[in-house]
Amino acid sequence: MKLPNDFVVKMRELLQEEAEPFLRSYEQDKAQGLRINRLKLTRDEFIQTQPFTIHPIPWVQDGFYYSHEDRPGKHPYHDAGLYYIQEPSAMGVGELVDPKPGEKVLDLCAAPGGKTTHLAQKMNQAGLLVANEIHPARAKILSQNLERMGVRNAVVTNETPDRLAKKFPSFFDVILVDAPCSGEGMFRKDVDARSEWSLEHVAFCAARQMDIIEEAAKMLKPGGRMVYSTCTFSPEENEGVIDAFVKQHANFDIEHVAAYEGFSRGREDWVKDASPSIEATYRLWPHRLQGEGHYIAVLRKVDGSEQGKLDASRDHVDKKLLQDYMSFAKASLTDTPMGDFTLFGDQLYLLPSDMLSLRRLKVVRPGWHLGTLKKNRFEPSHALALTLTNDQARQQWNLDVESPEVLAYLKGETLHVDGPKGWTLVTVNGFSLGWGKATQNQLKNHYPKGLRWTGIYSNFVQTPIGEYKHE
Ligand SMILES: C[S@@+](CC[C@H](N)C(=O)[O-])C[C@H]1O[C@@H](n2cnc3c(N)ncnc32)[C@H](O)[C@@H]1O
Repeated sequence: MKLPNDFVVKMRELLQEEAEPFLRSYEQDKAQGLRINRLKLTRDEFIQTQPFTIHPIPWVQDGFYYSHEDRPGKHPYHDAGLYYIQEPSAMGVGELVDPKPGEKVLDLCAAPGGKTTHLAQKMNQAGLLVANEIHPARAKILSQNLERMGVRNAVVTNETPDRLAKKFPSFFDVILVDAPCSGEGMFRKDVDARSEWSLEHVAFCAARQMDIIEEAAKMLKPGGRMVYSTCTFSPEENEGVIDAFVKQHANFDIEHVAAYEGFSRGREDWVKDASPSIEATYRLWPHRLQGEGHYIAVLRKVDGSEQGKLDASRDHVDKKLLQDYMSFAKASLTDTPMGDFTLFGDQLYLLPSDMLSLRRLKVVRPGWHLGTLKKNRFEPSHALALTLTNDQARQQWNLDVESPEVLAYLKGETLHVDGPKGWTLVTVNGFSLGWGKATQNQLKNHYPKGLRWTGIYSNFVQTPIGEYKHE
């Protein structure tokens, strides 16, 4: 692999005799990982259900490597949100953030959502998860990924860190800053990261990271925890940022947290006059473990001002408007999701607990999307389907993962059914995939158009282990 020359020179200088094994790692295949979605199934259930060749990632309880022959992204269980495909080292971040159910959590640079979905499953639908992404198109993908994973308690915003900071002063218990970086740790995966790299770009990234972490800090409660991570090796973007930040903020400490023994320590000697506690941060090296490069620092705000007055006002949704939703829920669900409703146009959502007013924020998803209020009827959303277990829908149509009907459903085709009329949760081996609406032996397909499997998948056949392969 052709690496930028200045990068090689710099890494040789930093790593000295370790530079050769480090640089050789770029010639090896990248490790590929997936993380089980505990919101949908247990680890044991996953191991029994899944068709891939997997083995555990040592630093993540729910993480597995999969083989290069496997295509877990092109399997119906992926569409059912049973797992998230995520780079193995990146999973180390969620493990150290480790939010608890009930906490108020912010993921400030969140798209496409690898870490957000990891945090969500640790929170187990309880508490508030705000996932923010500055780029609109990426924020949409983040929202889709949260929906696929069946997350109910997340709000997705599309804001700059400084605008968010004005809205949420000293508000969050936990904040993740997975900062945009020069991506040196992703050179094996990402050709763009290699072509965009330069020493100037590293300096630009470091300055932007300082700005972002500065705004993030304003949103953390006294006593709260902030995790800073990158997927790059440059000391300027890692130890350099953290050292400068704690020197400027006496009310922040670097936390000593336990981690997997294969994680390496932050390098105090790579930053001029660095605080010795920099050694409590972590580096993940591709030549020392099976994963890409990462840096992770855990900080604690030991002191600071309590939050001022926050705007927690809610828009009231007229009960009359909810009638069609209530009728739908009574007819089609075993329990009616209730709570703080909010309407965005004709889209009905349930707000997570503790959420502040969303006024003047760019919001992609204000909470759990229930569906659309149409004229005299309610149409349930795909997001609702993916949060349901099969016993939460009154009517289900289960498809065997090895049956041709699964592919037909994912391609948007009408299915033949012999159940009663009405909204029907389509499941694959018991896991929800989406909605269909049954009328006279036909199930009208409500799998979202933008997610449908197209063209090339018609050439895919299933192997005996249930994986889809090209013919
Ligand atoms: C490393 S990626 C996040 C990856 C994500 N956390 C995950 O695990 O899937 C960094 C993100 O920061 C966003 N970003 C870029 N510039 C930003 C800025 N000035 N402030 C906040 N976020 C920014 C990028 O669009 C990108 O999505």
